[in-house]
Amino acid sequence: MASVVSTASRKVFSNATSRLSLLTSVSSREKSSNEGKRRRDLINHSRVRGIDILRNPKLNKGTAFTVKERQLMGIHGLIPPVVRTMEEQTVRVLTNFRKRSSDLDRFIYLISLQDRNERLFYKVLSENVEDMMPIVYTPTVGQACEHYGIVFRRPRGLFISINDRGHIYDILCNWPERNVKAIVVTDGERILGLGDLGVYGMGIPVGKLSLYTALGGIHPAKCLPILLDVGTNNKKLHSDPLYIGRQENRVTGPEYDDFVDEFMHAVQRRYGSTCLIQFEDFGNHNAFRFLEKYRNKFCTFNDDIQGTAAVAAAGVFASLRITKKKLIDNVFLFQGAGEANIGIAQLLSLAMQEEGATEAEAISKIWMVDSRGLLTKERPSGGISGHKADFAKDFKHMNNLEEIVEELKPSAIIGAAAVAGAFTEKVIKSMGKYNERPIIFALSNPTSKAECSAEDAYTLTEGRCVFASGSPFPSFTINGKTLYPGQGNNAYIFPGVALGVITCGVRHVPDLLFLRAAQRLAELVTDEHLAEGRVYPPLSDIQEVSLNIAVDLAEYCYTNGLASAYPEPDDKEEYVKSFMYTSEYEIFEPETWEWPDKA
Ligand SMILES: O=C([O-])CC(=O)C(=O)O
Ligand SMILES: [Mg+2]
Repeated sequence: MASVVSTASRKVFSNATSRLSLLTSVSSREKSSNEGKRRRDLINHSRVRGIDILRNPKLNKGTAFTVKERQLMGIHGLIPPVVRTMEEQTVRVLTNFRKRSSDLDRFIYLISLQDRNERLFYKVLSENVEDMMPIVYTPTVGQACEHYGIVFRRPRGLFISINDRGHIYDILCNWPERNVKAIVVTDGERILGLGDLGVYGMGIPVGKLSLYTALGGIHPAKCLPILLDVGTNNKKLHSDPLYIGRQENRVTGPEYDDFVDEFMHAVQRRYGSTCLIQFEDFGNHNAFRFLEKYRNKFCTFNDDIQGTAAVAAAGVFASLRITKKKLIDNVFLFQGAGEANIGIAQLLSLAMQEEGATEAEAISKIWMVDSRGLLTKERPSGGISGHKADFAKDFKHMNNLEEIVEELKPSAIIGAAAVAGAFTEKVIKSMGKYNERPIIFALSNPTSKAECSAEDAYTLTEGRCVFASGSPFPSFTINGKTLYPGQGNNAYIFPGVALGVITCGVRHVPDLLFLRAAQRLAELVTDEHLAEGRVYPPLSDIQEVSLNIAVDLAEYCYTNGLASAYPEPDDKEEYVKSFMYTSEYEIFEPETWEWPDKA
């Protein structure tokens, strides 16, 4: 009996499918509507049947398949008889999530869910950002990368090795999705503040793109994580039996550059000139070089330089409403002169110039310290080249951060060099001594690399400092007042910027877009947030923040000739929203379908 039903239903389903295939020429208005998308999905998916549906995370709904769907798709009996709602499934997921004994286990559980049932994964992630972002993203993703050999279960994204030179385009063609709009790529050389993790760094592009979808509403099928394997200089990985990449030193020089160049052109050939390529966690030197080399030729940005810059600048802009100072009236001291801090310094300088300062005036307010001490013009220890040189001062050489703070009396100190504990008790106390409301940003990731904890910053300044960190810290109560440290993480910026850039068909991403995003983010911080010590909106609002940034950038891009998607939409918000992914399940019940016994 059962087999008769399933044969009959298969026949009905294939009839329904051929009728549905007539719908392929949907009108362009319909194309942008959700209904149009749903129909196209149905048409694409209808070729997959039976057990393959359950094995396909994009189609699988588990126990949420209705009885009709189960019969129609040939999966009746392959799942338990009960039919659950997505909300009921969510409760089960949350119970399982909370029951795990460690964050790494929670990471593995969530990734397995993503591998099984993509929509359910995005639903729980987007509804539980505060609990789950620290798991799929910093800090736990850092731990997952360190142990990726064990964590690794199923591949996700593309792995392109230096041995694949000459064939990168072919490898891109192996990726099953044709309409990729966003790539996050790393070569694993500087994963968070953890150093060279080689292929184990793949956790980062995967995690960042999960946030593209959960926070920016970009469809997962449009997102592609890529790892470029050129080897690793991490000797431990050379002898790690679980390592999943080339166990040789990194290829460098022209060979490496040609490889990255081939990759960029292959992406452009395969996915067009408006496919966004986000560079993530490259080594310092390469990050700046590639940004300069590609920023005007491709649709690309470097998140560690530009994304971090925007989020930190937003935190500074919001802080000024607490300190009641103008931007130009501050003295900024940067601990570290790598991707993040140079990016922040450049963006703050741009912001000061936008407010009327000359470049020289702006730069005179920005001091930097690297591993060899204060950046000064005649520094005996040398090592000042590239962008660092722009910030070097005519000043005596100093190399002790505590003494430098005493000497310069900065109003803001920003750390992003992964030197854990760099903001010592003395540093923090000096900041409190010279400022009524000192700004202290400990931005290094993950938490284990933070320059100081929120608790140290608050207690050592009697609760007066304005504090933000890159990875999350819990709230802290001092003098009867609960303060909420801001998480100055680029997750406030990159999903919204990407959504704006993709929907408008931007071809190049200028720094002014990041400045604009930073200003918008700062505007979204309310006086109530500031009163609680927050210089960013709460994480639970981050999807709203991303949409706001995207809509604002859409206005900016159309006004300033950066958009290529025409005609220009009148209502930018509606337009951006029409692209956004919804994690609600698709309904695989064509309207024409009837019960087999009635057919
Ligand atoms: O991933 C993060 O949390 C921020 C980031 O880009 C980094 O630290 O490299
Ligand atoms: Mg990064």
